[in-house]
Amino acid sequence: MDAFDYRNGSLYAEDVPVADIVHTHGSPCYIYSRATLERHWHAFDAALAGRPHRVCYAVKANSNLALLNCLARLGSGFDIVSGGELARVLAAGGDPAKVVFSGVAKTAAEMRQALEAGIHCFNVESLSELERLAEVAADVDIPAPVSLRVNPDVDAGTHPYISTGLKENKFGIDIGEAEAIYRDIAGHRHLRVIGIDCHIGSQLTRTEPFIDALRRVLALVDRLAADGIVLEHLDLGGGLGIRYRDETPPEPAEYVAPLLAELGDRALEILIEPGRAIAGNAGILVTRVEYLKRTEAHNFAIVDAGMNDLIRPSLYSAWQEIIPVRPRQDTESRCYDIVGPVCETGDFLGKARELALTAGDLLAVRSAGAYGFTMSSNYNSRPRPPEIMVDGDRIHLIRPREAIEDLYRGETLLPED
Ligand SMILES: Cc1ncc(COP(=O)(O)O)c(C=O)c1O
Ligand SMILES: N[C@@H](CCCC[NH3+])C(=O)O
Repeated sequence: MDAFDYRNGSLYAEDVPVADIVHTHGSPCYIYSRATLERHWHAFDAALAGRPHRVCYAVKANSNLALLNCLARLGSGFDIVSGGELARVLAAGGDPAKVVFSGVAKTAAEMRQALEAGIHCFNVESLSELERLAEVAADVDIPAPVSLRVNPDVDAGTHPYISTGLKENKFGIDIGEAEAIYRDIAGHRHLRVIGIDCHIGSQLTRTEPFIDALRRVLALVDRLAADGIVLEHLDLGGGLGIRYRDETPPEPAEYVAPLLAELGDRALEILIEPGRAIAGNAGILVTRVEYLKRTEAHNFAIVDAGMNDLIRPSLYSAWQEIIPVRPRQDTESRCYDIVGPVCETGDFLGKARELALTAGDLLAVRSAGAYGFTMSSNYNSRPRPPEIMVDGDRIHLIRPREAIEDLYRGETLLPED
């Protein structure tokens, strides 16, 4: 069941023709399917049913308040990486007690904000961060719940820019050093050790690296338990991949089952932090062909969305499917590079795509619900597109298109000489 499918030759988002949404809200625009988002969340929740667990959606994947609110209503927890993301979760009605705070560079102000909000725990990524957290906790007189994010030195087998669990990456505490740190901080006045965390990368399409990492983490958990340091939870991080093209990532249940088998009867609450697997295929980016341009080397379809709207193709050479909103039979198909308006040669959404196009046609870039809008920018002074959530036959504008004045809001001219 795909929420973005053709009916009578026209692309729909759930029960709404995509062309109708563009007619009202213009192009480019992001469109999300509420049913898909919720189905994906439930798939993770159901896979862990029967064990104490919490699905902590990774806010960075898509942080729109309406989307966070849909998940909060399902009882979701949240994985955040900044004070800004915490503020979003709270504004969306999320429960701070279900929030885990990851990230290598938490500031003292962010720590204070999170302690005062009453988050579930900090995923601490270095010894120096731990020292700062203890100081801030003492200062506000709130003991800080701590889970060490360990770096297990496992190759996630994904794009090097989104692999996080190798020794050479900046993330986490070397798993070989974690045991001594746990011993040092057990019984600390201002730190309350409650868990352990591990996130090895994003867009993983095989379960083996997850299992590899878990085995190393469990060996540490068992050694700590033997020393009387009993942890309450184990956070497996996020990272489960999705199908962009022909990848065959495991379904949430297939990903979770071998992990639960490794866990056996250890009495640990399981946390997971999926982002992409919940939001990625719940969204599309719709864009209009402005011009067709033929050069000696290429056929270009120049569209009205660029790398500032969706940077994944430019940043990671990521491949995302591009389909026509109304496929046409009246024009020959050609091999096009789909490029944006931004003044960068690297500004493309897709290369060498076989499409039958005419200027004015609408295209949909699939799998754009995660790391799409959240990574967008105003580069080239381009207002960011609106975000729309479809729910059955209802269309909700959940973020309007930015206005030109939004581009320089807060900027000032120098005083007259
Ligand atoms: C700590 C942490 N948790 C969760 C995620 C979510 O990852 P994904 O969107 O691949 O599930 C990320 C991003 O890779 C992350 O850095
Ligand atoms: N932004 C990346 C994923 C990074 C995950 C964040 N740790 C992507 O679009 O694939």
